[in-house]
Amino acid sequence: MAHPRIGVIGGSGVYQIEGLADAEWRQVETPWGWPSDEILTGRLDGIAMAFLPRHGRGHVLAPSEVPFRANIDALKRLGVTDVVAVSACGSFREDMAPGDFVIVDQYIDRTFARAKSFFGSGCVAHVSLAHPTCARLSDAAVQAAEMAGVTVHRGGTYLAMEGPQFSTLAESRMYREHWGADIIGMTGMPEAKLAREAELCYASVAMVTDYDCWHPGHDAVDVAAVIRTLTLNSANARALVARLPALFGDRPEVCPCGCDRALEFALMTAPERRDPALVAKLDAVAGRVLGCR
Ligand SMILES: CSC[C@H]1O[C@H](OP(=O)(O)O)[C@H](O)[C@@H]1O
Ligand SMILES: Nc1ncnc2[nH]cnc12
Repeated sequence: MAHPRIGVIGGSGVYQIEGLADAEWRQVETPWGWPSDEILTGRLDGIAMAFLPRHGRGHVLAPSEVPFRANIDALKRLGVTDVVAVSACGSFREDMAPGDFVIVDQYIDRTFARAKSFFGSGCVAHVSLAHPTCARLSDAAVQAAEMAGVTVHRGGTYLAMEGPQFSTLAESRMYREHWGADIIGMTGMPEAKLAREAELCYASVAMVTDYDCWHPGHDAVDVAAVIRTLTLNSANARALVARLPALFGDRPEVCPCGCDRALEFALMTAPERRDPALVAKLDAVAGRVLGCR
């Protein structure tokens, strides 16, 4: 089968995609361990795609347990260049209502118990995260959402919290009133950071399920409320994904945003001081600049 170019990461409520021709669940081992689950590959409208459920089928992994590095490495290893990540989220804005989709363009990272980089001792690198998502891919996601008949907001700041508990009222108010966050979830980081390090184009489709706990007219979020909205949202998410292949027919050779060259000037460690073991682990993620592929 052709290498899948489009990779979809499914979040809460999105554990598979439908209508794939030649669908096959494949085990992909990586130097960073196993991904969250097997990866579903197949063709949608003739375009090769890969799908990975972030929490595993049946939602077995908590946000802090998601093997983010293995997930990104595995998608890259399969040949994916464009990652569309789907997530449930709470909203800090009246006008970003449950059922709406937000195409994220900024993050505030409050996570603290996760591996956040492929690089480190023996191979240090610093990529830019000024614009953490791919504008080209995000435009396509907006278009796909509009075609699917979903109310979609282009741009939004996603606060990534560690979880698994939801926020306190004081936190929710602080994020909303003082930090300028628009939405909140538990998985957007370090996923977006790692996609950038792996030179993947990354777009985040956040599906609003609740108003967290700040809204005087709504009950504080609980899983029952999230699931109620997700039941509707996940059908919309699948409708959005179904539109992606048609929009991706003509991916330019080079990403105009530069996502596919993020490591060009990022490596700091002198070639003779690099740790061969780490360099070997980076074969899929950074082989282009490390000369191991
Ligand atoms: C089920 S509510 C909390 C849970 O849902 C979101 O998951 P994902 O981002 O993978 O869709 C949120 O981040 C939490 O992990
Ligand atoms: N309010 C919320 N906080 C964190 N993660 C969420 N996922 C869905 N709703 C959420």
